[in-house]
Amino acid sequence: MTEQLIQLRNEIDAIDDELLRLINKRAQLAQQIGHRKSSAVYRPERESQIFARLQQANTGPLKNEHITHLFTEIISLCRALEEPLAVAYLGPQGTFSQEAVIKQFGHAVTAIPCSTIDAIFRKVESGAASYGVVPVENSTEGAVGRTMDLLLQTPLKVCGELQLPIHQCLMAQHTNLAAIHKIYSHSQSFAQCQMWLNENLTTAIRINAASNADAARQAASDSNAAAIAGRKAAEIFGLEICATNIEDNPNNATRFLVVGQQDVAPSGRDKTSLAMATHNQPGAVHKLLAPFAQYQVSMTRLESRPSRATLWEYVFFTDIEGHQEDKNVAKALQALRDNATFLKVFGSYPAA
Ligand SMILES: C=C(O[C@@H]1C=C(C(=O)O)C=C[C@H]1O)C(=O)O
Repeated sequence: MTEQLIQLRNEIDAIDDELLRLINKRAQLAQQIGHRKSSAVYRPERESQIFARLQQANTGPLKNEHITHLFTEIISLCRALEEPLAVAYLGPQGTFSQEAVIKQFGHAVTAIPCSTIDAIFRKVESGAASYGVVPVENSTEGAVGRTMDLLLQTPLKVCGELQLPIHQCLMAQHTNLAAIHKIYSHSQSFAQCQMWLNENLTTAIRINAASNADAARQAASDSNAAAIAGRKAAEIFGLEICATNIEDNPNNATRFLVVGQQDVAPSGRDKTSLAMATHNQPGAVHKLLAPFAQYQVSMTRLESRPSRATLWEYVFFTDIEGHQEDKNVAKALQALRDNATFLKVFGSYPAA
């Protein structure tokens, strides 16, 4: 080794010692904060402010996404010292939902796989999990209806959101596509990869699975089968990757919501999710939405779903910019309450 290399490595060792001391000092402070908290340990608004501040201060060479990654794990470990969190998600292990849990909470949580979206809500409602992570919309396939219907019924609040890029892979015991006669996947993933499948695997039959991970599990025991799933599922089930990024839209992404028991305080960059309904009359929807224009509240999403109570009546699911404690949002919501036949605010949370 050259003298220079030794010198540089010595400098890195000294920095690591310093980082170690500082990370433990940070963990001690988080523990002290934990002892002084009377309610929820997880504070999404504070975490969001920390990320925003660090990204602002970051001078590189590490990119902002790397800094966020690194600090997600540091915060995850600090939080776990205050109190270990259990987070329910749509399992089994190896699904995109599990990736969503790790992206939002880091690795230092107990992730609880559930077999349905209903089961996730139940786990959190009963207190068996502190939070749930549920898919709410996909950029190619649109809304996840079951999540929206359950939001109408649940006493839980929306505490956060995150977006996950969804890159689908074809995986099998081997990479010989000619030997693949069956493909297992979740219906959403089949829908996202139609063009690729029509060009590359025309004759293989497509079999619906309960989840992508379940598809990978089935492909792992059948040498004539492949699965469409995320890279993580191939790792878990020991499969070879035959093709990557086979989704029709390279910007394919899924948005997830975090649901829990708590009202989240304003972070300064928030969103609010709600559902509303009105009479089925000419101009009624226009009138319903008017308060948003009047109080300068931006809508980022508007989606209608059948009300399930009356035929051809609809509930409008809306995401708006701002926190329900912000003055303009509070005024718009009050005006809405006066007009709507139904209004439910699911929660305010830091914008992803
Ligand atoms: C330390 C706290 O508790 C948790 C851990 C945080 C951290 O490690 O920075 C931030 C917010 C909370 O989710 C806090 O509330 O400040």
